[in-house]
Amino acid sequence: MAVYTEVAEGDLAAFLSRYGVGRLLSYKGIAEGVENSNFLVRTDGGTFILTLYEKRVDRNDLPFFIGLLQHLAARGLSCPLPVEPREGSTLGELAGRPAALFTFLEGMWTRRPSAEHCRDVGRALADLHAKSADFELVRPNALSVDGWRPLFEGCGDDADKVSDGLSLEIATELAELESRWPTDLPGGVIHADLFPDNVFFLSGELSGLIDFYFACNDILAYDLAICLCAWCFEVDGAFNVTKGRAMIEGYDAVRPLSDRELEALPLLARGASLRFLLTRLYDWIHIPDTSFVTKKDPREYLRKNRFHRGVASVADYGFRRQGPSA
Ligand SMILES: Nc1ncnc2c1ncn2[C@@H]1O[C@H](COP(=O)(O)OP(=O)(O)OP(=O)(O)O)[C@@H](O)[C@H]1O
Ligand SMILES: N[C@@H](CCO)C(=O)O
Repeated sequence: MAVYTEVAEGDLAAFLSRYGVGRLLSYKGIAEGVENSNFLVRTDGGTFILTLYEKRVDRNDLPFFIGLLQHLAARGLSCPLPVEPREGSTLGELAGRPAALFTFLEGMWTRRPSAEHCRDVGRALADLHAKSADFELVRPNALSVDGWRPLFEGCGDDADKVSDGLSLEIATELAELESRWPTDLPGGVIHADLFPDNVFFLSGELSGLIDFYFACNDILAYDLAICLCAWCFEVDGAFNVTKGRAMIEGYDAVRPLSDRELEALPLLARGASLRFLLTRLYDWIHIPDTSFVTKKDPREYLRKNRFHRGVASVADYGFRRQGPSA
């Protein structure tokens, strides 16, 4: 479980006294997530999420993350809103870690996404892109094309221990993506990790987005490519074109995709699948088996990458533009 840091009741009560949220009633660590320590906190003023930022998160990035959530929430996007203390900075310190308190979002993530869930996610992603267009802070994506080779090199010779021939397969794909990666597509703030566990649904409706700790500036359509990888494959590894179509249509209905973005989508999806293959591979090799963090299988993203390599156009994702294109 991901509670790296224990918090003493007295320290939490003192921390909460900076906010107008009433008396501490109870708190418990949340098992899900791997990056930070999260606690569910109940006070007589309501229910909140307390996040303690652990070492994988760069402290210099925290103003970007907190500012982005404030910016999006102010524009009506359903995401955790940092609670403002009565005085001082939104970002406090607790148990020796930077810490912030957030509003609690109702809902649950879905383990069995349907095409309608995918359509809703496409719409919500485009809404996020539209609403963050005037956000002023900038955070380059350290896990975009320039970041993949250092990750790969960090895996050394161990890739082939995970799967025979993996090292050569990644090297070939990486070289091709580095030479063909687009530089002229519309950019902006992307979520960069909008997987099913970061989207909540309540009574069948999308109720909120969480976990903005990979958010950064990058190609907008790359975020859609990440979602196609994360939402539209079945457990047997097959791509579901009904889900793919629904997701792209959902996105396009809110923020129309240009022909260039649509043409680039298969290449962007190759990059997205390689990104998650590499981060999972890196963790697979470097995180000890004795750690309480559950490591995710890199081979799932190798299979997804192979699928995207065989895609000729967005029609293979089920999408056909109806009427005039953007
Ligand atoms: N604002 C919120 N409202 C309700 N639940 C939340 C909220 N924020 C976080 N959670 C809960 O805490 C869990 C972990 O949060 P989150 O995914 O942000 O952690 P993380 O350590 O950054 O995770 P990851 O490994 O996915 O990057 C979520 O799965 C969810 O159950
Ligand atoms: N969504 C990532 C984990 C980081 O949140 C993955 O599935 O590899």
